[in-house]
Amino acid sequence: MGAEVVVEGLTKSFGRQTIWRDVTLTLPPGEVSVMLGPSGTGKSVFLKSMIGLLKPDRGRCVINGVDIVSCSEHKLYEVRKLFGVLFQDGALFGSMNLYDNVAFPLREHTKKSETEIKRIVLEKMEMVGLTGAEKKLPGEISGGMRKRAGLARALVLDPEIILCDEPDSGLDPVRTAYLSQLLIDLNAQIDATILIVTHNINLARTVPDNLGMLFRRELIMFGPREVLLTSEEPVVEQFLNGRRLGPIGMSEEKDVATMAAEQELADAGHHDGSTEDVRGVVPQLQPTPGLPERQGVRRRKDRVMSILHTLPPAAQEGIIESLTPEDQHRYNVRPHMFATVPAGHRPSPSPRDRITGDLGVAQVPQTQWRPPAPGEGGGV
Ligand SMILES: Nc1ncnc2c1ncn2[C@@H]1O[C@H](COP(=O)(O)OP(=O)(O)OP(=O)(O)O)[C@@H](O)[C@H]1O
Repeated sequence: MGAEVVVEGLTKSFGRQTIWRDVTLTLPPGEVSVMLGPSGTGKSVFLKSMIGLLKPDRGRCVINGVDIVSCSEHKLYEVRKLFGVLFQDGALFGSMNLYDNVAFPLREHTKKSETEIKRIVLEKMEMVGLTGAEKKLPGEISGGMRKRAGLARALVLDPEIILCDEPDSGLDPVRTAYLSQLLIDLNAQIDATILIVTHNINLARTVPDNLGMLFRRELIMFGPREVLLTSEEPVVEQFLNGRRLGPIGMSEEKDVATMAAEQELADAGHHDGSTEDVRGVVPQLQPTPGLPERQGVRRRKDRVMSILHTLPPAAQEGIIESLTPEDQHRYNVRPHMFATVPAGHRPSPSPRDRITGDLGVAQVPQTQWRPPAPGEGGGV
């Protein structure tokens, strides 16, 4: 099983420019998480901070009991071996063929024999669908193949945590769909904890178990996918639907006057540039038939059901509806069950839960939802 990553109060600045502050989240072991955010919000800086390539100013990032922010260089070196990283451009050596690129970490960090290295390299290349391309140079293959090669290289040291920096960048939608499937298939096969940073809406909707979003120097949400997919938070809705209308502007933030002017144009019938308006929880990608079941999904069910009562009503509904009838029976829940429970009898999270984020992995901002007023339906 992959390692858990616990991030607490992480803050990073470059000089006087704060990139993000007080980021707190947990990547549950063996689950797939996606971090969204407009360009320049510090998603790549976040990934680099997690492997100790950048040093945060404050906070903790704990992996297997080691805080990589404050640990010694030696410990950091050890912890880094748990990670496999897929960089944006694959970060392959242009002068080496794919075989040697994939073999590189094994030759560099282990004392394995060439026979053993060959076995591992061919196995990983097969996992990413690159069998037969061993002799190709990175310059001779497509962007999608380069990503796959980068992924194969990230896998050779059997990582417990895989970080993917915009795996879709430069890929067409079809290749992105294949890569999304590959990430889910890999997770099913090796049960690693995966964090993907991306702006790709389709990938964000269909791949992860957990979704988060960075905006305005903060982690505005992080939690089970159903929380963001059903969120009415304007910035989340705008991003997930690729709209111009909303708080995100050309240079990340918009002033009130610009927002009002755009709203006026939209009200007058001017199209705002979005081609889709998808709401709610779309089905999650499943491993290709024949591959093992994802262990992370099984564990997540128990985890999410244990924090269900702390989540916003629409997310609860989405989670319950995505369960099989057997699971609904097992957890003693059914769709729309809370709408019929009298308000006074519904368990509700304490205010402390919402303020301090004691929500397991969910970091739902205080403004995101409120306990329903007496007589109001739909809440817990
Ligand atoms: N080493 C560095 N020194 C100074 N500033 C940096 C450094 N690395 C990143 N930054 C700044 O941090 C900010 C966030 O950059 P980052 O690349 O993490 O954004 P991002 O969300 O990944 O963007 P994109 O989606 O466009 O890749 C940017 O303003 C960038 O200029």
